Amino acid sequence: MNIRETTLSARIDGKAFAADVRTHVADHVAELNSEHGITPGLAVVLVGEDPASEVYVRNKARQTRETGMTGFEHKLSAETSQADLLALLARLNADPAVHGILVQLPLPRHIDTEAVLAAIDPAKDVDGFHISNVGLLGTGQKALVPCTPLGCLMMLRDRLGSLKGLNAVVVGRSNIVGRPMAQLLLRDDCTVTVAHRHSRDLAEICRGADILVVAVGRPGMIKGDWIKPGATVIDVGINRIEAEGGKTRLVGDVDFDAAARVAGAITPVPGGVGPMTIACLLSNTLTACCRAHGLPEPDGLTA
Ligand SMILES: Nc1nc(=O)c2c([nH]1)NC[C@@H]1CN(c3ccc(C(=O)N[C@@H](CCC(=O)O)C(=O)O)cc3)C=[N+]21
Repeated sequence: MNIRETTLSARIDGKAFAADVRTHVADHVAELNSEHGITPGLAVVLVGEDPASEVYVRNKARQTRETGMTGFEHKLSAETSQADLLALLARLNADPAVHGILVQLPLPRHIDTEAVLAAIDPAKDVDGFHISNVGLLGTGQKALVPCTPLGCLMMLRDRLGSLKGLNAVVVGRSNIVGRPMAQLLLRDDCTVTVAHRHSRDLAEICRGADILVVAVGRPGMIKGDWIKPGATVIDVGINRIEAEGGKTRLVGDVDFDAAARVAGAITPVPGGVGPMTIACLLSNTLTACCRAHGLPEPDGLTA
């Protein structure tokens, strides 16, 4: 097999995977609707006018409608007070048509992010950022799980079947990716190492990984010779860098071309973890809706 073929067979198509998840979600939504007259609803709250955030919010809203759910968009000015934001969250918490609430991060500096996340009803917390969901996940109980690590887990399970006994290395310890990812891998019986900016011998730690998940936000930081032959590599980084002709392009935290020659499987950027994150937001909304109504949850969409 030549290098090109090896590279292609190693590529995990997150875009196609996400489309499958959305189809599965849409089927279940249609069933909920016809059998119980219920339509899952997702409220997305955006504070301020960050252009990149607006693109994500627009994509989320479109995909929400495409899967048959109701999308509620709340765009607030960058000067919105914390009190006004909390008042909106109280209304959304009380609204029976809203099953999922997402407050786009980061928030403007004058707003206390922890207070805002704590104000979301944990049962509607489809980002899984409320400390109640964090605690449930950390103690192996039923929770709403953060979308990005959930998407990574789905792709790993699909690729590897059982993860039991595998050495998993998570690079990055953020609340939104690294930490919950480590919890999920532990729950699937991996031996988990969490590495971060102070870790010594990072290359050597990575070389021991059967599963390597990288979420640090540093373009191309993980080199090809840090990858164990045959390893499964999940690149969570989305970095916009300067390209030729004054343009920009997206790259991950892993040197993709070099790593793909060594890895058994690897997610590209774009087209890997990103699309799965949005698909999992929709599946979490469906999960929250089923739980709210005491109905069975769809298979394969939860951790
Ligand atoms: N409360 C909250 N929850 C989030 O989940 C959340 C957030 N805040 N704030 C911003 C980040 C970012 N995020 C992305 C989701 C999908 C893509 C995605 O689909 N990316 C495409 C490329 C898109 C492009 O071309 O720009 C890809 O990787 O293929 C990217 C980024 C969710 N976030």
